Amino acid sequence: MSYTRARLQFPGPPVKNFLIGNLDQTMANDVHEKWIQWNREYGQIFQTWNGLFSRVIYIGDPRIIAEIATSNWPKSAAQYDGFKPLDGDALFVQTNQDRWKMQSKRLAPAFQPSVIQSQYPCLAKHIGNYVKQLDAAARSNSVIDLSSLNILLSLDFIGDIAFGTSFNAINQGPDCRIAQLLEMILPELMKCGLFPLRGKIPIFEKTRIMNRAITELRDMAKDAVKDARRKDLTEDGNGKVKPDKKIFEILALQREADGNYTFNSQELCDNYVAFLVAGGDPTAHTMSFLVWQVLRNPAIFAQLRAEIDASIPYEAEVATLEHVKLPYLNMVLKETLRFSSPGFGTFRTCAKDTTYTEIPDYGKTLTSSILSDGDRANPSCEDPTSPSLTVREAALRLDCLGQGLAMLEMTLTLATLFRRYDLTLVPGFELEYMPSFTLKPKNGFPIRVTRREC
Ligand code: HEM
Repeated sequence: MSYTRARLQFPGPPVKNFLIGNLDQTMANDVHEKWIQWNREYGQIFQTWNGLFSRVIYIGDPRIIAEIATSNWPKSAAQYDGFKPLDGDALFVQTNQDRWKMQSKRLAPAFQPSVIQSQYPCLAKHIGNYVKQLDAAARSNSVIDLSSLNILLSLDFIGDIAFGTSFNAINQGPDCRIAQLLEMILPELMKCGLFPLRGKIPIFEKTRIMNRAITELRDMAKDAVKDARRKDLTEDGNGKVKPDKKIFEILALQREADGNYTFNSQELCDNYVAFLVAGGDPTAHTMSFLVWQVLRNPAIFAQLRAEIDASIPYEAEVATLEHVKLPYLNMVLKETLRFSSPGFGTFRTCAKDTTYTEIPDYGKTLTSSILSDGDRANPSCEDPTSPSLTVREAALRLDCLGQGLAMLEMTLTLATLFRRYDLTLVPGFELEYMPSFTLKPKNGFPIRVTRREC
């Protein structure tokens, strides 16, 4: 009876049969394209079934998303439990509201703007290495996979600040162990998030490979915690940590008023791993998506180039913090996040009955009245006086603790990339999007780079 009522509550794709619901479609690799297609077909709210008793209701309207995010609907245990083998009890997967609030408050000091800016020297070092790879590709006129390079850069940077470990990812390339581990973990982890029973009863070989990779990764995080605590660099031992420390140290050395460490080793390990997974890939993929979009939009590219060229001297190998006050690049980044965000959603529980009387049909009204074309990237829409800004900001506001850190890495890297090189797409290449925990380029991003003349 209640199943029949729930079936009729929202539209959605037909189920294959009552037992498997829509799992044949939601577990497939092209699920991201299906989500978009269902949004177009069924509107801003639709549902799919994980068998007979469990359903997922999808919400695409930015205004409702913003309301859910700002009123902190609890994270859905059914889904986040699927991520717990990797992230333990970290903020990212925290479904207990009180613990989420407490952790959020305690982690916040390590992500303040001043702390983020103080990570610059570490980031600049890794971007310098990134530039060396691109210079070598330019000299030999060879094609380089920008998607892989962006992933390796993000791993080096996040590894450094979240683990205090040099992954040496850019130098090792495909042999980088951490990149291999994430490849084994992330696609399978997403499936376990969408269908947690898959993780709980690991009958598939892929799930068992994931579990072994998780153990290896978590062991590395445990070592990072031990190292940070062993060194205990706090000068006076009273919990006052100098702002130029890396994020992992700030957290490891943070103390409460009674002198005890704020986080126990387990919590640190959980959060370090979560930073790596939540922070590395999405930052890398956003950069790749941006370059792909921009190179296919000459007018946007020209405006972006003009802004960057006016701000960064040709001789600068890596852009500095002073160089990257770049409002247009910022808009293009936000538009990329709206158009093709690697962090494509959040799972929340609707704990009490909630009514939305007016659900706009995004596909038909919002796109035409507010955005010029919701299906086409267009940063110029982000005119600060435009009403669209609030809607777009709303869509982006999904409670990301690392947003400032990601913006720092993306802005500096992209500004450096566009200032230093001409980039040419490989003829016939089309970037395809694939959901793999985050939305990523399915087939890499081969590109040719040439050192600019001035
Ligand atoms: C462009 C890059 C990034 C994107 C698109 C992104 C996207 C997101 C999204 C959509 C969420 C909400 C996920 C959910 O509720 O399930 C989230 C949460 C989170 N992100 Fe990011 N993220 C990015 C970069 C980073 C970085 C660099 C870090 C950290 C080092 C980070 C750390 C986190 C954490 C800890 C959470 C959980 C926050 C909470 O529950 O309060 N993210 N991110």
